[in-house]
Amino acid sequence: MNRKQFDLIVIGSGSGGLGIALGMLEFGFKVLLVDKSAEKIGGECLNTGCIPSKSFLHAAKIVQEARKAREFGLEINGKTDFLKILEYVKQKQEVIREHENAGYLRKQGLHVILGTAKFISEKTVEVNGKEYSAKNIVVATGSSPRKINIKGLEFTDCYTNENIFEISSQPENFIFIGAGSISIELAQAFSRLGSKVIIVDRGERILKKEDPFISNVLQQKLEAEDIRFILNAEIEEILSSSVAVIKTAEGEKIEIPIDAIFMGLGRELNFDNLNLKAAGIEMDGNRIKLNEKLQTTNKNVFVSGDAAGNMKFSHAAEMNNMLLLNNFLSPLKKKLDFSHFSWVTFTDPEVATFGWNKEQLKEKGISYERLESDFSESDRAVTAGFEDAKILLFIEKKKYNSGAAKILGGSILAPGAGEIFQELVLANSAGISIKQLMDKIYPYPTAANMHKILFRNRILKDLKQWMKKFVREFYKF
Ligand SMILES: Cc1cc2nc3c(=O)[nH]c(=O)nc-3n(C[C@H](O)[C@H](O)[C@H](O)COP(=O)(O)OP(=O)(O)OC[C@H]3O[C@@H](n4cnc5c(N)ncnc54)[C@H](O)[C@@H]3O)c2cc1C
Ligand SMILES: NC(=O)c1ccc[n+]([C@@H]2O[C@H](COP(=O)([O-])OP(=O)(O)OC[C@H]3O[C@@H](n4cnc5c(N)ncnc54)[C@H](O)[C@@H]3O)[C@@H](O)[C@H]2O)c1
Repeated sequence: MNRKQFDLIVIGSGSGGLGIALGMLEFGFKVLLVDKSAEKIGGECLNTGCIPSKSFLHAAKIVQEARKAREFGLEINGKTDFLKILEYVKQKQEVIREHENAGYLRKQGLHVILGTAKFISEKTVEVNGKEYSAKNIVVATGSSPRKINIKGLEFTDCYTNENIFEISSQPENFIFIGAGSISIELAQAFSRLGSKVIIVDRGERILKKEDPFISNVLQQKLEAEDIRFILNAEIEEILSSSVAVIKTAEGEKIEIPIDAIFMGLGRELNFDNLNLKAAGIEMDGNRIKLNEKLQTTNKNVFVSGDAAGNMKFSHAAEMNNMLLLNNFLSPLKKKLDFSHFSWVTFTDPEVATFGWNKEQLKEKGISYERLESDFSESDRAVTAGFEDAKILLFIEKKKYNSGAAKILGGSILAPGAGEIFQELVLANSAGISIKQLMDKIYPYPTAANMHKILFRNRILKDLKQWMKKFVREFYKF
């Protein structure tokens, strides 16, 4: 058979695949990108993930902000047109699709084939009955929503992120199963647009990756917006088109109204039909066995994006791709390191988290101090009405010179937290001390100086009476 040869084959055109394919193309390599169909180009982020969800959330936030304007006497009547919001979502996807489609990518110089890829040997894949080989192959096949069987599911409309943006009308009573980032973001948006939302999770708190302090404050904020939580519970049965039964860990059964259900229950990695065995790629449970260079047990096959089974974010895929590109092209090989990783949950207020959390610090035996505050000392927060926002930071514990302490990790829960915390992410990864941040003058009044206020308060605590006395004497002298 006529087998085509490439420098690199990338399976999957989402955040994990596109980045490495285009990166290698920049250096003039012959790259083949494979995805199942034209509609799949851009992967989850463009088609069923970040882009539609963030557009949807944006629309819901505008509606909520408009409601707040009532405080200033603005009269708001009537309901939002749900279909117009879905249209907005589609428009935003189209903007990105202009540079994420097969035709455009081919014009850039990528070889794009639409079809399902499967390995037939160590360096060869088959797509649509044809064979393609390469020096290296990257598997970037992503993940899919985990679904569960529920008795009586046929009585109701069931959604995941894969079909939620195709919904034709807004459910009145909308049950979200799972209180991770997918559900929490979308549940708040649906609630703001008028659905009565109930979130059910078998865990004891929402957003489990966050510090309990942060998840509890966010939960209270969402409850204040009339979202109901049933935690330590699972859905037992859907009795009819209007009633579902939730069973708590204590065995209590609660009947709740239902018009539709959404499952945000975590992810399953997509390796079906890839025939990984044919390439000598070994599994570790449901994951591909990988070393710290994202290399499989076949030294010419690498994994990027969700399929790597680590952090499942578009920017984690970017991080994977930077590592792969470096290791393909440089003799100085790098290893994967999530020590300074960060993410943002785009609720309103947003939750932005970076670095190490309490458990990781304890595990590593690093002595730390926990600093925590609201934003009441930030004039920006006062003027814009978010004094109740929160900042939580872990800094190195220093016996004598607390100014030299480095920032180890933390979270901000505030409007725009994803923008506000960027400086902390840099300080964390570049090893900048709190003294260096305190030396910076922040334009007034910006909320990004909240950590400076927190550090100042902390350093003032070290100032003993004798030190103050000494300074007073010095001043007089
Ligand atoms: C609702 C939602 C909101 C999100 N919001 C954010 C956010 O705000 N920020 C963030 O960083 N992350 C967010 N994420 C996560 C982010 O979308 C994913 O981490 C990211 O898209 C994963 O990219 P990927 O390339 O690994 O996988 P995917 O984007 O899923 O791409 C995999 C591609 O591989 C193709 N494929 C699979 N098998 C084969 C095969 N055998 N042959 C050919 N092609 C194949 C698929 O068709 C698919 O196009 C969100 C996710 C969801 C669900
Ligand atoms: N803003 C962002 O960056 C963003 C947004 C959305 C998604 N994501 C990515 O997508 C990933 C997946 O998100 P997710 O929300 O699906 O998963 P998740 O793992 O974060 O949350 C799943 C939740 O479902 C609960 N659960 C599981 N089975 C259950 C059951 N049978 N009954 C009740 N509850 C059950 C779990 O306790 C957990 O709280 C995230 O970890 C994140 O990496 C990122």
